[in-house]
Amino acid sequence: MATGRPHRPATRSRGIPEATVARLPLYLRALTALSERSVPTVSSEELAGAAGVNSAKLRKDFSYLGSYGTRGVGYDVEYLVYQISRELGLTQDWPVVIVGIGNLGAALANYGGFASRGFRVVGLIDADPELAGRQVAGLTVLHSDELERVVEENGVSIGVIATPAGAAQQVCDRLVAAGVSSILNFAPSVLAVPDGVDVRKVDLSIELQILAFHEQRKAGENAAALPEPENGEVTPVEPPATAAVTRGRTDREGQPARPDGGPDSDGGTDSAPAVMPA
Ligand SMILES: NC(=O)c1ccc[n+]([C@@H]2O[C@H](COP(=O)([O-])OP(=O)(O)OC[C@H]3O[C@@H](n4cnc5c(N)ncnc54)[C@H](O)[C@@H]3O)[C@@H](O)[C@H]2O)c1
Repeated sequence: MATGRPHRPATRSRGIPEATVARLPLYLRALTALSERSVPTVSSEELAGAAGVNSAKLRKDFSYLGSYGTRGVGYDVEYLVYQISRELGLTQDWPVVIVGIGNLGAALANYGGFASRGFRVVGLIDADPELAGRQVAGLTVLHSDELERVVEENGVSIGVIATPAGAAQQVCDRLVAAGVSSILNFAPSVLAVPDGVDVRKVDLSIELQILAFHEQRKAGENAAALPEPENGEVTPVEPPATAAVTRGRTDREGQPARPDGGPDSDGGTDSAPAVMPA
């Protein structure tokens, strides 16, 4: 994302907590919307509301960036966009390859939100020879044999895996051997990677399980609020169908659903990014 300010290296050495890092994209999304409306400043309360985060937590998060806002004025929107972008490493372009161009991989390739955030898809790779040569999102799908070449020629450090679970580890190993050091894994499998390689996992079924948890709780609260029948009998409340998630997991790797909703290690319940550490 070009912000027109000089690039300084990200300052991970300041030790920003992972939970804060996980919220930075939420702030950035809200700030970008304000910036697009040419809003010059924003209060912590307004921004917290727009990002779906509690405002005390937001102020603490921004203190890690060295950003304290101005009393009575708030935060400078453009400068915060720049600061967060810099912290997230978005002031530079990141070439990305997507491996597995089926339903999901093709949808990801077609998602315009990557490019606008500095993630340029430079390669679409699939093992199916029938797919090789097809155009998806303006790119030609390449056969898996080309994976190493594409990674090396484009200096790719981020790989997205959208293959079936059974192929994910092998794809991951090849990406890593070719030089990729960050993997976004959509396949329902746990990936083993060497030190220095980061893996993030996206699992929408876990997000649904968290929603099911809240639905179940809401149903329980509503039932508790019902007036008792006059004869004093209490009508048993059937759990909603979604309660089945507590008995059987659809997530093959057995990651439990987290009612806290995400990678927030400080106990927050706000915004649950659909992405988690592997
Ligand atoms: N995380 C989520 O929320 C989420 C949501 C939907 C799907 N998924 C997962 O994403 C993956 C893809 O789902 P889909 O619906 O797109 O499946 P799909 O069958 O439509 O596509 C998979 C593609 O991977 C290719 N492929 C298989 N082995 C490969 C290999 N070794 N190298 C390169 N390409 C290979 C296949 O040829 C196919 O084109 C599955 O693992 C699915 O479970 C995850």
